[in-house]
Amino acid sequence: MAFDPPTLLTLTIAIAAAAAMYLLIEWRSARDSALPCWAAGFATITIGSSLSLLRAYGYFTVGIWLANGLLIFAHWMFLLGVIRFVGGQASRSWALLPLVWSLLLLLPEGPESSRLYLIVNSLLVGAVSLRASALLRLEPDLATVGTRQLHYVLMVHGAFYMAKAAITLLPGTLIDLSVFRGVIIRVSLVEGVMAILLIALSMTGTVRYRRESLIKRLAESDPLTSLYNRRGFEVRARRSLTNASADNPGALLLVDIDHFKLANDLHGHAAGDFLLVTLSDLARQILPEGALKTRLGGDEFAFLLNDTSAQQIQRVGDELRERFSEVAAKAFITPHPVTLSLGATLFSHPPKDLTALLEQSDRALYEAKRNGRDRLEVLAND
Ligand SMILES: Nc1nc2c(ncn2[C@@H]2O[C@H](COP(=O)(O)OP(=O)(O)OP(=O)(O)O)[C@@H](O)[C@H]2O)c(=O)[nH]1
Repeated sequence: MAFDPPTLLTLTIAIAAAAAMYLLIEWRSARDSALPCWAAGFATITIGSSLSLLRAYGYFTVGIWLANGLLIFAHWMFLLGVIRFVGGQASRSWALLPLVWSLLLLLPEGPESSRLYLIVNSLLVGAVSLRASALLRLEPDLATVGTRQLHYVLMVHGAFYMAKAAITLLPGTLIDLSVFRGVIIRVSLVEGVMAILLIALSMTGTVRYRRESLIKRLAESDPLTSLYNRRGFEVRARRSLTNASADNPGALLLVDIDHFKLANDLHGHAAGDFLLVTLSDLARQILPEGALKTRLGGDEFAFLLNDTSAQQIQRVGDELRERFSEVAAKAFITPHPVTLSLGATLFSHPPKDLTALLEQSDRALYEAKRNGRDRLEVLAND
């Protein structure tokens, strides 16, 4: 089966239209602001490729100038989508693209104009694609399989267009845009079909991976305090428990707000929420880096520390208690002071299991409550 230019263009039109529809449908559920830009890019390719077919009927301005201009615009929409995806700002210099392209209208018709059209078109598409690819070279903790795939696909696509510009510059290269003559134009049409397929697949993959990691993050975090919830705690705690040793002791600190119900009942639910957020903010400020911070539920929190000591636990616990009761006393008047009770377990080898460790810290916490609240009790797990 011969892949003549009209067949390849028709394939491009069909795939680009399907990609635009697919990305728009994805947008209805993912609501990622990159998706409408990418869908608009593919819709533009559909229109541009349809107009390209008109050059066979002698409509050169529409079939060549406008169609190739739309190809540049489509890639710019892809770039804009990438900018939105990574949360950046579009540079104003890209506004020069239509101006540069409009200047080509001054060229007389003929093979040399075809060459210049192709060179300018290739350089602009290549530059825009390479810029989008560069923006997707993300830090390892932000990159996903999807972003890496899109980064490489756009890089190869951009490099192809840059190479196309260089080859077109060589003397003797046959190019006639008016009838799609010349190896470069034909190879470019084949590359176009493959590129839009790969770009569309990587774009949907990129958004899907991000949505999945967002869902996972939401499932493992507490919406009020943004700390981990019990589920997130269980997943992460198991990993850090296995690292405990005599040289790297760990500690589990359970924290419960005293007379929390009083603050809630006397000053409303918002007052209770304020206390919960205050405690989580203090935990972020006071606990050492790398500590696992969790709201287990209600007014109970769990903090898991690595490479710690009895002295550090005492210091952290005292600072949490003092600063929390200071804020609570300033914020609300209650018949009994709203303070913190803390129960900690120190362990110098991996505990039997997480449940046993939680139960032990819970016993320490109970002791703190029984001994009058607003205090820390520590148990050693040896
Ligand atoms: N504001 C607010 N209240 C909550 C939330 N989740 C649970 N609670 C309330 O937390 C209270 C639990 O309080 P307890 O720990 O049983 O009572 P307490 O007064 O702290 O008792 P002690 O710990 O013995 O001092 C209940 O009134 C729940 O309604 C929440 O997300 N926001």
